[in-house]
Amino acid sequence: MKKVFIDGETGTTGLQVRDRLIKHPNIEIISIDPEKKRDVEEKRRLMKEADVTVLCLPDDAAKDSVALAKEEGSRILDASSVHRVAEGWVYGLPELDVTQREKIQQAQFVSNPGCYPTGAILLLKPLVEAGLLPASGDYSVNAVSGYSGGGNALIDRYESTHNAPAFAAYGLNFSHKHLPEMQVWAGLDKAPIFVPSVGHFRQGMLTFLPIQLKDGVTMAQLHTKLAEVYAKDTFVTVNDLNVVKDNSAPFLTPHGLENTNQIELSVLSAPDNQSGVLVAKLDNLGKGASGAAVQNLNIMLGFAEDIAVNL
Ligand SMILES: NC(=O)C1=CN([C@@H]2O[C@H](COP(=O)(O)OP(=O)(O)OC[C@H]3O[C@@H](n4cnc5c(N)ncnc54)[C@H](OP(=O)(O)O)[C@@H]3O)[C@@H](O)[C@H]2O)C=CC1
Ligand SMILES: CC(=O)N[C@@H](CCC(=O)OP(=O)(O)O)C(=O)O
Repeated sequence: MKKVFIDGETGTTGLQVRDRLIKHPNIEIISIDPEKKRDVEEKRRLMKEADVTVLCLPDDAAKDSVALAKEEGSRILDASSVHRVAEGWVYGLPELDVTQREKIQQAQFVSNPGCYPTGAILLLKPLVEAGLLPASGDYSVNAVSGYSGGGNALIDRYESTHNAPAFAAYGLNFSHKHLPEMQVWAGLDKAPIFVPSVGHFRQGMLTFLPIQLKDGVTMAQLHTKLAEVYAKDTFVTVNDLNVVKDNSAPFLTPHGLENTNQIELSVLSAPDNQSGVLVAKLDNLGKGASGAAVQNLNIMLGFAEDIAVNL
């Protein structure tokens, strides 16, 4: 049995990691007394005992816990956004390329990806790497998330008050904390224009990348490349070209993957085959957070990566 300490076990991400790990046959959760959840010495004791500590904390609290882990030589999987492009950290997106799983397995410090970047990077990275899309391109990412993406504070706003809009765009100062990881891990020369939004539903996410092609490249070629790259990935599905796979088709909704660690990629082409949109659908709390965290834990601890990743 391996031991995992979830620092921030009662938060939105922490609870979902815990609910998954409860079903894990090879992992025992070691929990902190809720009265002592901010007690540094108690955290230190549990970090020492744990094989891996998962941080499901606000960014500042995550920095403090990492300082502690450095003193103790503990292994960390950080779900916060602090270390996603930081030196000495491995980016916890196993499907990033063929070397990533081994890096995750060997790392002391792994950073879980952000929910929006997971979709944008899986769409962009292989196409840029293959030269089908230019690294220097002007990209836009438009996305909608369930309100659980904003943690307990936004959940309270949507579930305890009437002061919550059905739909709201945000990040309109164009400095959202996910921009650096999108740029770095997708291999872009500059960050995309990113317009996230939140809707009146708890879980689910769509990430859209409008595309205008040049130099004779076609949307069909983009589709073929994505299908080839992710053919063997358990958690990534590439839908058939121009197919809107959704229970509400021809509407494309953020729904259908809730509580799973799956992500679906779609290539939707205009009739000219030169323009269209790339889309990623996922559960912001699944492959966008807690499912991904359990997948990474499995890799870090040498287990099959699909154990207990779904709720
Ligand atoms: N929600 C999402 O979709 C995603 C979230 N994340 C990341 O996961 C992290 C957690 O987010 P989320 O779960 O949404 O946030 P929540 O606000 O839902 O949960 C945060 C939890 O951390 C606890 N906490 C705060 N400070 C400390 C501390 N110093 N020591 C121990 N516990 C503490 C809070 O307790 P209390 O309530 O008492 O303050 C709360 O239980 C964030 O960094 C976020 O960026 C990543 C991907 C997706
Ligand atoms: C709807 C909503 O507020 N979403 C969050 C992102 C959630 C996520 O991916 O978490 P990280 O904080 O770990 O990056 C936001 O835009 O800040």
